Amino acid sequence: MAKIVVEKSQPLKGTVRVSGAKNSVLPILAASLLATEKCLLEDVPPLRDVDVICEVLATLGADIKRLNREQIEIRAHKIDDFEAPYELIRKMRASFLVMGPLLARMGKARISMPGGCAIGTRPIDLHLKGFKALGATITLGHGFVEAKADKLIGNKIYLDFPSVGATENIMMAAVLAEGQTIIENAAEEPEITDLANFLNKMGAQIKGAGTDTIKITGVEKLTGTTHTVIPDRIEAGTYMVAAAMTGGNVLVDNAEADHLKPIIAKLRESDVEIYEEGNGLRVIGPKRLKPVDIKTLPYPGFPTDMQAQFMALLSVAEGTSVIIETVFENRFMHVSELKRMGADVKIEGRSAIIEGQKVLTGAPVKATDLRAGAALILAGLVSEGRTEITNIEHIQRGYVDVEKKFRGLGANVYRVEEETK
Ligand SMILES: CC(=O)N[C@H]1[C@@H](OP(=O)(O)OP(=O)(O)OC[C@H]2O[C@@H](n3ccc(=O)[nH]c3=O)[C@H](O)[C@@H]2O)O[C@H](CO)[C@@H](O)[C@@H]1O
Ligand SMILES: C=C(OP(=O)(O)O)C(=O)O
Repeated sequence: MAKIVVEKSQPLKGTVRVSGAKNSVLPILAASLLATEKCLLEDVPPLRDVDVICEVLATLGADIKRLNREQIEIRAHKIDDFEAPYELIRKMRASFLVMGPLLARMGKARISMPGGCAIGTRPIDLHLKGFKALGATITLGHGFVEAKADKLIGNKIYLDFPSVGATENIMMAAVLAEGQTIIENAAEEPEITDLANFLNKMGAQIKGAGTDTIKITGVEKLTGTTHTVIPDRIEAGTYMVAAAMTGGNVLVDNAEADHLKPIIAKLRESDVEIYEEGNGLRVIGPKRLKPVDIKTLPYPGFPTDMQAQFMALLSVAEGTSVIIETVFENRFMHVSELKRMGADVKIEGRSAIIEGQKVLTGAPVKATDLRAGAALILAGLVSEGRTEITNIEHIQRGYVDVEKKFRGLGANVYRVEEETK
């Protein structure tokens, strides 16, 4: 089992290039099932999650060709299956996003129910509510969700919560439905806009993506296209926090300032200097960070996917900060690991109270989920001694070449294979 070892690092310096967004490419790959012609995707992050969704597409009959490390060609002319098994869904929840496209293209889909995970139960009721509103019959049983519809018909769908996955899944089902679908209280994340842009290039008629009301006029069929995935705002945010925590001076290249507004605002409040430079952001950390209060919210609010990384940062700020997590009910798994490194964090319900420390100390710790793992690397950069992180498969789900990118900035971050006893 591999580990990531982090040693106290000098202030980070240099340039790091942000890869394509994991949370964009996954729905976009699912959407390529709707195309009757070849799709070419560029700036695809070479991540484990991408491999998993490609495996799902291949199981369904799509032909996947990797042209190089960051380009994938998908041919979904002939889809001959409509079932995604548990073995694949359990590897990655986002595989459930093939349900909308399958329902639209095949009139049926049978997908294993995604289970809960470390950050929460993560139900799929809003996805199913949307499919039902479009005329699908839903049956649950034996751990599977089955959806069937002779014909999908556009409808008005109000989401009780602006769920990212539900907005994407419903949008993908509605593009081939008869008539107009309106999604109200839709998620507004940049990844929704990226998916809508991809679908529109294929011939879909989607308006309003990026706002809380999305209007989709169904079309007969979608063709192929070429699309470049947007930069990963969470990967960008993670390196920005690393620069800030180490008092560094880093150019985070291929970062979209517009997508990073809440992160930029909170870093500036914490005394970090940030300037737009070329296609990226220059981040200059202060001698000591100021404490800030954070509440996670759907976009354009502060992203829950940056909560753990900011907790690492606030653990070394000068004073007391409060983080309120409103999106997931159980996303504080990193707290006990950060405490092992000397952080002072108290949890009260959905709030975490963080007393910033002058020094953290390296320790053996475990990545409980993707962003928790990133937070431990960040804490390790400013901790005395050595931090050894296990369960790094979580980190590899979402960060391309993480050790190499950190080392490129002068950080002491290594991947080591654990000796077998
Ligand atoms: C692959 C991907 O893009 N993952 C992102 C996506 O996950 P995902 O799409 O799963 O997140 P959602 O926006 O759907 O979930 C947000 C909240 O809504 C709840 N909910 C969701 C669906 C549903 O049918 N019923 C329901 O109650 C969830 O349990 C959660 O509490 O958005 C999250 C919120 O920004 C991010 O943390 C994830 O990184
Ligand atoms: C929670 C995340 O991803 P997923 O929805 O794929 O679990 C994440 O990217 O932080």
